[in-house]
Amino acid sequence: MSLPRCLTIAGSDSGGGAGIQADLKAFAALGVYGMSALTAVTAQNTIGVQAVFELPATLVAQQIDSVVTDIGVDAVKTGMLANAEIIAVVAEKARTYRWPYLVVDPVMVAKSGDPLLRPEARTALISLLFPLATIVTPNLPEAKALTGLNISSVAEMEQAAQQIHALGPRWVLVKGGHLAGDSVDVLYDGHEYRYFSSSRIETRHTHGTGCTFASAIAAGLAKGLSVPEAVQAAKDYITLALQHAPGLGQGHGPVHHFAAWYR
Ligand SMILES: Nc1ncnc2c1ncn2[C@@H]1O[C@H](COP(=O)(O)OP(=O)(O)O)[C@@H](O)[C@H]1O
Ligand SMILES: Cc1ncc(COP(=O)(O)O)c(N)n1
Repeated sequence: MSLPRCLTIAGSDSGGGAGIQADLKAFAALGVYGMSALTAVTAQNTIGVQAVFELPATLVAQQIDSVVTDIGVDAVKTGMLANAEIIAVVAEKARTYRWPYLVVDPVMVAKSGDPLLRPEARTALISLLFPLATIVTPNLPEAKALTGLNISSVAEMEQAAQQIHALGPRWVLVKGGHLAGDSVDVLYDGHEYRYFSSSRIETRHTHGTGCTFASAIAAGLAKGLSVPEAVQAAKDYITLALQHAPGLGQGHGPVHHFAAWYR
């Protein structure tokens, strides 16, 4: 059997819990071959982001070309894209190469509150990348930024999912990690809502949950799962990873990407 291939286009987190590092760990844990195109280097830990250096958009394009033309990809996941120029490059490559699956995690602000996308780049994300996406995975603050809605209930998550779906992606998953009570994620395809629920895990170690979750969805799609099946498999994976968070660092620590093996 050939090994499914996944590419992440995202920023580096020196702390190893989010960004490219989380994505590659999730890919490895879920049995797919991981590749990366870096958009930015952050000096970051569990407390916050101390520095950001954005890479030239031409270098992002070259990294994508290098891996796609040689190794090939079955699914692509995007995370921190930093600015509008990089978003334009990623959209152009998505159109050129016609990837089977494109998972867009619309990363805007880190858990620590530090910005990861220039505010003026939001319109580029929506207009250039959303229409090409298989699935877009906003958390509640991102869903609020995209729709202007205040979201604190599942009914409001449904409303946000509908509005974001109208921006062009085939599927929308509004994530409920920031909800009070159970952690419910709402998936919408323009016709039907599906719900993915888990009990809330009482932990402050949630650094990189969104990156890890979106990468797990891409891994499932690369393996041939349907979108709802890939979301359920990713939900099971992130729940176990959160339950076994190693408690590293003084702030929001990482999850345990390999909890199924070592805990
Ligand atoms: N404390 C928690 N308990 C259970 N599940 C959680 C918790 N925090 C996040 N999740 C789950 O982790 C995934 C990522 O969600 P979220 O934390 O909202 O993303 P982000 O990292 O982008 O803010 C979702 O499936 C969400 O439901
Ligand atoms: C390079 C990079 N990419 C993404 C995130 C978002 O992760 P989180 O929302 O858990 O801070 C991050 N902190 N750093």
